[in-house]
Amino acid sequence: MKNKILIVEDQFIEANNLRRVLEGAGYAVCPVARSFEEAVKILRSDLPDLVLLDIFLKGDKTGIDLAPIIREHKIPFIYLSANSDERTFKLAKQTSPYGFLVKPFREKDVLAMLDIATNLHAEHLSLARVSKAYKEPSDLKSTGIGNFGMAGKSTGLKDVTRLIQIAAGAESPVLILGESGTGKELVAKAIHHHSARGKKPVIVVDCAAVSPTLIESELFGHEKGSFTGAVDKRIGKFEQAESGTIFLDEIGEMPLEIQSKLLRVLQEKEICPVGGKRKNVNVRIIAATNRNLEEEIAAGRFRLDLYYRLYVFPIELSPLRERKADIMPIADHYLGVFAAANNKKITGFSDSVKKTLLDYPWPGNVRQLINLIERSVLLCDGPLIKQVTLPVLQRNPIVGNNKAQSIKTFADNERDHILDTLAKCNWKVYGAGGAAELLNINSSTLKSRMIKLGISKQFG
Ligand SMILES: Nc1ncnc2c1ncn2[C@@H]1O[C@H](COP(=O)(O)OP(=O)(O)OP(=O)(O)O)[C@@H](O)[C@H]1O
Repeated sequence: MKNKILIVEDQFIEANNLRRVLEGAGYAVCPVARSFEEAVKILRSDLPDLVLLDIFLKGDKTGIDLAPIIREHKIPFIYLSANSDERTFKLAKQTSPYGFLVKPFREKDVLAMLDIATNLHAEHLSLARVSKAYKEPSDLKSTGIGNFGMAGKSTGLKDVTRLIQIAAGAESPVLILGESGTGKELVAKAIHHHSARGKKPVIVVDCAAVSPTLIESELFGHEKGSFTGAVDKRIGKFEQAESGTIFLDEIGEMPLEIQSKLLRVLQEKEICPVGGKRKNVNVRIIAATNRNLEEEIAAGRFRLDLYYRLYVFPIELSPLRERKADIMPIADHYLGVFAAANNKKITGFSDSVKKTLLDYPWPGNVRQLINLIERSVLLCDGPLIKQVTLPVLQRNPIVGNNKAQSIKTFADNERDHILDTLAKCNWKVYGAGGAAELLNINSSTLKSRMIKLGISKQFG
């Protein structure tokens, strides 16, 4: 028997349809809960493995109110919703669901989503075990290059090194997100080298650099004569990475057709060379992108199911301008490297250069900083770097990031910040662990800001 599912849905017909689909696919189904209160009762008495949760329920309370209670039971849940407004969707997203099903749903989407959620939950449980066993190594406190080859002392970098350590101890796919030049490949290789696969190959594929017509053969190989130009048999990157790791850089550029083949590798652990037979592979997948994959999904350019398969363990690298505490450690480190390589005795940077480096927004991130340091070392003829030449920025200097650059008002920012914090503390405003404490403001001040900004638990 497959998992036991609880349906929380106040619409009788929809609940019944869902029950029929689930039972037909071999799932056990708990009695349907039509309200928040009924759901709480069933969660106590009849512990399900997964919950399908309608956002709008009969009565005062919503599915979003129920989410923290389901999470307390460590049960994965998927929202069921008709087209919700953006704020409701945002609030729902903050409760960390395993997915969304938008009504009216197709049977195959329901079953695919259940499959994805079950898989994700199993991965999360195994990651949680690794994470529990994780101990912060003493060199994490260093400001030098000790942290997996990463210089810096920002809290963002410290978080990333912790995630690298956890990912290295697990087998799950990893998705690394961040602008170009932030260190995604460095992170991918650090995970591989510190994992149990570390002595096996790590194969890098830049999906943006391979032509769409050749990418299938590049990844999975081909048999001799399988297409015009296939004069020899070719071993693909997956086979080259056998027992090791494949790093799929710029995965957002991968054609849709290849995305479905990649999904099969993730699900079945098998590849099919062009013109050849299926074969099993044992390869860990680490993918990276500087695109906003949610936007790519919305535009129909990226598969939702692949996204969920990869999003098991996301690692987000902030742009360098948002972790200024890393700028000087990185600059100092590479100053040492390039000075030694060029037999120069350069001890540091002048104060005005330090200020320039700290003030610059670094659209090309760490890569741009390294290039600048190299050039400055070559041009320097004294013990201090007193001058650096940075490119003049265009009016909108932030490149390599497809996130919409819309300007928010202060009120919008404040509202979002409060909403994020409330979601983090399950809407607890007062007392220990409440939003007022986290935001370090008086709870009555927070309450009045919430009223002013139209924030209430019923989605403002
Ligand atoms: N914290 C760091 N300390 C030292 N070097 C770093 C750090 N972060 C990144 N680098 C270096 O910066 C350069 C760019 O990093 P990397 O190639 O990993 O970026 P990326 O995000 O994969 O870029 P792209 O998206 O363009 O492929 C590399 O030389 C890498 O070694």
